[in-house]
Amino acid sequence: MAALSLLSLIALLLLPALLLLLSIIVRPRPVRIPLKNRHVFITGGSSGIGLALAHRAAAEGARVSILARSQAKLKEAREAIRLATGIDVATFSADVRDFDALRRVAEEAEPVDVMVVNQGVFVAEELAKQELEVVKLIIDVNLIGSFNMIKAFLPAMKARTDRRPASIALMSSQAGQVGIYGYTAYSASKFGLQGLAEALQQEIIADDIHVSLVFPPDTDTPGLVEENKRRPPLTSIIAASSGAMKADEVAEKTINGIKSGSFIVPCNFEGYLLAILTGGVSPQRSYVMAFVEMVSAGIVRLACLFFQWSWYSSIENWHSQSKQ
Ligand SMILES: NC(=O)C1=CN([C@@H]2O[C@H](COP(=O)(O)OP(=O)(O)OC[C@H]3O[C@@H](n4cnc5c(N)ncnc54)[C@H](OP(=O)(O)O)[C@@H]3O)[C@@H](O)[C@H]2O)C=CC1
Ligand SMILES: CCCCCCCCCCCCCCCC(=O)[C@@H](N)CO
Repeated sequence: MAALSLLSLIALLLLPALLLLLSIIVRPRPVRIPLKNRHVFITGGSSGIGLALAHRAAAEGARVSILARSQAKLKEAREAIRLATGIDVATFSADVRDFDALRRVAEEAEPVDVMVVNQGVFVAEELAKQELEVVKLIIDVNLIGSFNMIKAFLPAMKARTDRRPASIALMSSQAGQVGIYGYTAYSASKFGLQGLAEALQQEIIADDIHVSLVFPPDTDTPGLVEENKRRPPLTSIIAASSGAMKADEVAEKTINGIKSGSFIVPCNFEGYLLAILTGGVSPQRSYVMAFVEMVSAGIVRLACLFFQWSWYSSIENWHSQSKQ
C-alpha cells in the first residue's frame, strides 16, 4: 500500500514537471495565422478539396486566388463561390509543371500570405503494371510541382509588406504516412513532401513563414471518383482502414491547421494516431500534443502492427484466392 501511494505521489509530481518541461522546450513556438484580409492562394482550387478550401477561405474574409489548368473548371468554380459567398476569387490557369508560367503568375498576383499547395494526381496501380510515364507524371505534378510553386512564390512572400505570420500548407495524404498497395509512385511523391516540409520550415522560420503538412484519408472528390474506376481492390481494402471524409470536412481541418500554425495536420481519428508515430522527429508546437505523443507512442505502434497483420492477411488471402 505504502509503495503504491509513493508511486502515485511520484507520478503526480512527475507529470506536471514533464508538461512544464515540454512547454519550455517545444519549438517552433506556437503561432496564430490570421486569414481575414489576407491573400490565400490555392493550387488545384477548381475541384474537390481545393475548391472546398477556396469556399472556406472566402467565407473567412480572405482574398482568394485559385490556380489549375482548365479555364472552364476555374470559371465554374469562380461562379460557384460567388453564388455561395458573394465573393469574387481571382483565377489563374497554369500547369504546376511549368515553372516559367508560375513565375509569371507570381508576378501578376499580389504577394501571397497563405499558399496552399494542393494540386495532385493519383493513379492507383501496381508498379509492375504502371507505365513509367505515369510514375513520372505523379512525381512531377505532386512533388516537383510543389517545388515549382514554392520557388516561384517564396521571394514575394518573404518580401511581403503585411508582416503578420504567413503560411505554406502542403496537401499530402495518409498514403504519405503509410506506403499503400497500388501507391508506389503516389506514396513516394507524398512522402517526398514531408522531407521538403521539414527542411523548408527550418529555412523560412526567420521570415515568420510557417509550414503545414495535411494528411487526409480517402476524400469524396471528383478525383477520387475517377480513381475508383480502376483502383486495385487491395488498395481499396487497405485504404478503408481509415474512414472516408467529405471535401468540406478536410477543408475545415486544413483551415484550422493553418490558422493554428500546426506543422502536422491530421484530419480524422486514425490520422491523429498515425501522426503520433509518423511525426517522428518533425516539429511540434503544442506541448500537450508532445506529451500525448510521448506517453502513447508505444501502444500506438502496437496498434499499427495489428493493422499490418490485417493488411498482409488480406494480401495473402487475395493471392491464394486468385490462384484457385
Ligand atoms: N481525394 C482523396 O481521396 C485525397 C486527395 N488527397 C490530395 O488532395 C489533393 C486534392 O485532391 P482532390 O481534391 O481529390 O483532387 P481533384 O482531382 O478533385 O482536383 C485536382 C485539382 O488539381 C488541379 N491540377 C491537377 N493537375 C494539375 C497541374 N498539373 N497543374 C495545376 N493544377 C493541376 C486540377 O485542375 P486541372 O485538372 O484543371 O488542372 C484540380 O483543380 C491532391 O494533392 C491529392 O493527392 C489526399 C488524400 C485523399
Ligand atoms: C493505429 C494507427 C491507425 C492506422 C490506420 C491506418 C490507416 C491507413 C490508411 C491509409 C489510407 C490512404 C488513403 C489515401 C487517399 C488518397 O490519397 C487517395 N485517395 C488518392 O487521392
